[in-house]
Amino acid sequence: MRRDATQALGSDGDALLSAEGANPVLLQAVGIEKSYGATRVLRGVEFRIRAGEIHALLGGNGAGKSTLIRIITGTLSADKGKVTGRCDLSGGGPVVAVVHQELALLPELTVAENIGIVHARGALAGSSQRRMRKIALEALELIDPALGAAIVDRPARDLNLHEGQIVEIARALSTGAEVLLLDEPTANLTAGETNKLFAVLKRLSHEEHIGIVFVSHRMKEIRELCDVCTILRDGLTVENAKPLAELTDAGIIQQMGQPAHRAAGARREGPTAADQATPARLTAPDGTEIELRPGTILGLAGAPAGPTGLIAPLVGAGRGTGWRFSIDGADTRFASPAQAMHAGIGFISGDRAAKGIIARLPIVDNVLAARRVRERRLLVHKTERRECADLVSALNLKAASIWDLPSTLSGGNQQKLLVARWLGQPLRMVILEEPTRGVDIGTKRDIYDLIRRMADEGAIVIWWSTENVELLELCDLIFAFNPEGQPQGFLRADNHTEDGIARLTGMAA
Ligand SMILES: Nc1ncnc2c1ncn2[C@@H]1O[C@H](COP(=O)(O)OP(=O)(O)OP(=O)(O)O)[C@@H](O)[C@H]1O
Repeated sequence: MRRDATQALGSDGDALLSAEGANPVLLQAVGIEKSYGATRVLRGVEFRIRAGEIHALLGGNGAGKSTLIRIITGTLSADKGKVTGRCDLSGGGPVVAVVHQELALLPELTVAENIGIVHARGALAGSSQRRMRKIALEALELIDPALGAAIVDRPARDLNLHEGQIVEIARALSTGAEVLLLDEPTANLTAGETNKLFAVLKRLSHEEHIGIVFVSHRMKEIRELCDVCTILRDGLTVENAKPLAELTDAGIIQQMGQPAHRAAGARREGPTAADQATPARLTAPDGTEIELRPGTILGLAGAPAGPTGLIAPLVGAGRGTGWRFSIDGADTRFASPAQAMHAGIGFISGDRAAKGIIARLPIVDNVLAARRVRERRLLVHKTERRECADLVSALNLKAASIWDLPSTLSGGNQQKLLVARWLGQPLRMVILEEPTRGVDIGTKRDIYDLIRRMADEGAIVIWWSTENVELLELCDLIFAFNPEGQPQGFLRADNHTEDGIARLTGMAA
């Protein structure tokens, strides 16, 4: 299955041959245009990917990256323009495969079946099973032979996220894909898993000459992994396959149309009235106590098992995790999310689909949901419409109308909507679960400012993030968990580095 870069010629002959010395072009999009009603989403985008290249596709929220990917993979048709590739895409050769953040594996099927099913002929008879297993092992061998042998017979539901992604990549390779599109693949990975994924991607590009398109808002990762970048801005290509070494971070951010870097808001100096208030107390299953004064930003570091055990009871979404807490000196338990909300606990999750967006209601109802629950109101008042429009513009949320459904928003703009929901609310505590997932660089800084503002107004902020740099930048304290979810205590001052967090959380490579 080994690939040879020189074989990657276009079906239209020399048209896709490379300039001298460069690897050949595997796929090219020219003059792509797409509109939804009056909204022009893509306005003549250019994009191309060469064999053996790791190519960052960059742009602010709503710039058009996902729309372009859907057109390239054929799930959406362009109004104008052309996508050409090594095979005739309309002829159906699956040369391009996408690996999404949300995995598309069938949990009850084995890894062999998940990979082999796309090749299966008829029912899953014994001979088919053997054939699927062989195909799966061959594909997994291209990535990580030891891991392949270990997981090939396991059901997909037993895999961790990194293993699941490897299976998706293997499935793509088994179909002959030569271009892999990865849409924010590291959003749910730990630092160690991210390192492993990057090693796989580098090997696939260097040794198998796969062309890899990497969509991310994490500058550090883009620099670490990618060779070139294309930047979209308002549906136009403003940098086309430019070597990353020729662009500074500030230059990239400027091309994306984002405001220049601002330092996080200054921390409060000296005691305030809030400091005299009774602190909230969180008690871990092992008896570890965390005391939090109003205005404190507590970071939670570690794989999901630990932080979610603390977050679920705090937001009224689960008990029995062994955590106990007291607010205002009294033991507190929430029977439902509504009860937590009435007690002044706000919750912003990066898992938009499962824990935030109300898909069937328009943007306006989504933004005002927390107020309605607190105030037991149902209808949209005239003043609310204005309030919603103000919140939307304060966060620079890109929406055609507040009456549209959230599904018409790009991923990052859906995330802003969840933040808007809590702005200006009297909050005692704000629980943040990866709140900047999928959010572009400029908006991340806006969200950081809002978090600091909520803390300065007296809210306790509890914030889980797998992006260690953001915890280091904003948190007063960082509490760590190991991969099994057991508390490891606070990070000491000398551990207040990315490496320190990675070591304590067992998430180092
Ligand atoms: N079905 C639709 N109806 C109306 N507008 C849409 C629809 N789908 C996408 N859009 C608009 O197209 C624009 C581009 O969206 P797209 O998802 O491609 O952006 P993106 O660059 O991937 O953003 P993000 O980084 O936030 O994921 C957005 O402003 C979005 O609101």
